[in-house]
Amino acid sequence: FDPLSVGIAIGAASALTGYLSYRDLYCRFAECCREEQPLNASALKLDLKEKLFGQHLATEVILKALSGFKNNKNPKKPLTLSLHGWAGTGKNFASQIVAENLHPKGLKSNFVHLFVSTLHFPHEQKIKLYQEQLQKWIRGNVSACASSVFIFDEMDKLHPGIIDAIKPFLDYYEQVDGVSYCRAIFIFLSNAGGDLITKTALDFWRAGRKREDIQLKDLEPVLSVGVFNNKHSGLWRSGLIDRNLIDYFIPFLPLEYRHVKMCVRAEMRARGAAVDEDIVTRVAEEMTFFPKDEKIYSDKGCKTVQSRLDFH
Ligand SMILES: Nc1ncnc2c1ncn2[C@@H]1O[C@H](COP(=O)(O)OP(=O)(O)OP(=O)(O)O)[C@@H](O)[C@H]1O
Repeated sequence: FDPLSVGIAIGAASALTGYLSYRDLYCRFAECCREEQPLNASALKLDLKEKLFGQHLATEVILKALSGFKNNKNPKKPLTLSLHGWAGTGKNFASQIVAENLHPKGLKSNFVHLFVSTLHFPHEQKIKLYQEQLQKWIRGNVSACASSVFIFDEMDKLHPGIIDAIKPFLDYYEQVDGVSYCRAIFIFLSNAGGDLITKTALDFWRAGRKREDIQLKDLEPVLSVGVFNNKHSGLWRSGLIDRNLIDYFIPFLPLEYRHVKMCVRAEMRARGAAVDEDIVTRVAEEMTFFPKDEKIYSDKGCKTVQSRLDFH
């Protein structure tokens, strides 16, 4: 065979197999938005179970919410998740796992967008401008990729007016100005409600009950009311709650000493080092725990584990 005829044969074959194989080839080199791509629920489950420590409720709800949403061929609204809990309990980390399971490049994907209140919306007097920019940004990105993911961190520091600007996108509309938002995913992260979650966890602990026995029904009602009435939740009277636009409130429990140790081990493995139990114990013991008498929960969760490990 001469090279020319081989070339023609490949060309003809790809023309016959059609557009898909060209697209597949293209998507090997460039990032593609695969709107209809089903979620690999077992991969997500494995990721959450292996990497996210001490969060049985969050794992369960995230899994249920995403599988249900991605299996629905015709969602009537975008998926909205509101993640709540104490600092360093894994809200950003869980969102990152979710993002990676939806778009392999995760937070680096062109289809995943992270907004941090204090960074992107710092000035109260510029709310009108932020509202317009945000609407434009979301509209543009959802037009380019319907399954875009938007993560709003530090919701408790966000001016409520900003979230009002995106309310129409989160509602049950088939289209808004010719764009459908029904396949998009919005994730809100906040410390609001962290005290209520901790109180419930502590009540269980004091009653001698297992942490794993805490159920969503023990937390969800307190949380949605607590967040709604909390001026600093970012969702305060935003209408998202009373119009039922938040699909799931996801509680993150405060982390215990044993979870901090798990974080230290994970971090050591991630650095390619062998796990040294002496160092694990030393790092965990450097963290501070509350309440004052019982000292059960780490006040920074696993947040400072990485930097503390640098000193050992
Ligand atoms: N439950 C957890 N399981 C495993 N690792 C965790 C967990 N919580 C926190 N970590 C580790 O600690 C780091 C910081 O946590 P993360 O940023 O997710 O906390 P957060 O809940 O978003 O805190 P904040 O409310 O202060 O933003 C993560 O990158 C991760 O390495």
